[in-house]
Amino acid sequence: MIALGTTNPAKIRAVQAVFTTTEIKALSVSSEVSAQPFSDEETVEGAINRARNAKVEANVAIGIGLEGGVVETDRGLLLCNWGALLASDCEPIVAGGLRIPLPEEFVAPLKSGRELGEIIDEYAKKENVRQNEGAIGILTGGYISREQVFTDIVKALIGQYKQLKSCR
Ligand SMILES: O=P(O)(O)OP(=O)(O)OP(=O)(O)OC[C@H]1O[C@@H](n2cnc3c(O)ncnc32)[C@H](O)[C@@H]1O
Ligand SMILES: [Mg+2]
Repeated sequence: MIALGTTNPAKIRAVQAVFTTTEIKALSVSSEVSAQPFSDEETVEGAINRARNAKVEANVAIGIGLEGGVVETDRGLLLCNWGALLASDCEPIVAGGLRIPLPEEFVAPLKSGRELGEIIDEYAKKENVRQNEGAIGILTGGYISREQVFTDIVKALIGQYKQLKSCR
C-alpha cells in the first residue's frame, strides 16, 4: 500500500493510472505551505510535506504528495505542478510537470490572495475545475488534463525511485 496526501480525485486518478496493482490510501493532510503556493520552491515543499504527512499517518513505506502552484517569471505568471515521493530512509524524490502561462487577468486576483481553483472556475464558468480537467485542461482546450500532468509526474517519481540502488 502507498499513501497519497490528498483526496482530490484528479490527483488520485493520476496515481491509480501508474500504480495499477497497488492499493492507494488517499488522505487529506496538510501541505504546511500556503493554499496557493507562489513559487517552485514553495510548491515542491508542499508536495514533500504532503508525501511525508501521508506516509506517517498511513504508516506505510511510501508516501506521495502532489501540489499545484504558480511561479512568477520574466514571461509572466506560469502554472506549475510538482510531486514528491518519500520512502523510508531515502531523501525525498521530486519531479516537476509542464508549465504554461496564465492569463494576464489572473495576476491581480492571485496576488490579492485568491486561489487559482476559484479563478479558473469563474473564467471557465464551471464548477470544481480543480478536481476535473484542471486549469491546464481549460487553458489548452482539453488537449491535456490535470490528471495527465500528474500522471507524468508520478511516472517520473516511481521511475527515479526504481533507479536507486539503495537509500542513504
Ligand atoms: O485537495 P488538494 O490536494 O489541496 O487539491 P487542490 O485542487 O487544492 O490543488 P493544490 O492544493 O495542489 O493547488 C494549489 C492551488 O492551486 C490551484 N490549482 C493548481 N493547479 C490547478 C489546476 O490545474 N486547476 C485548478 N486549480 C489549480 C488549486 O485549486 C489550489 O487553489
Ligand atoms: Mg489545495
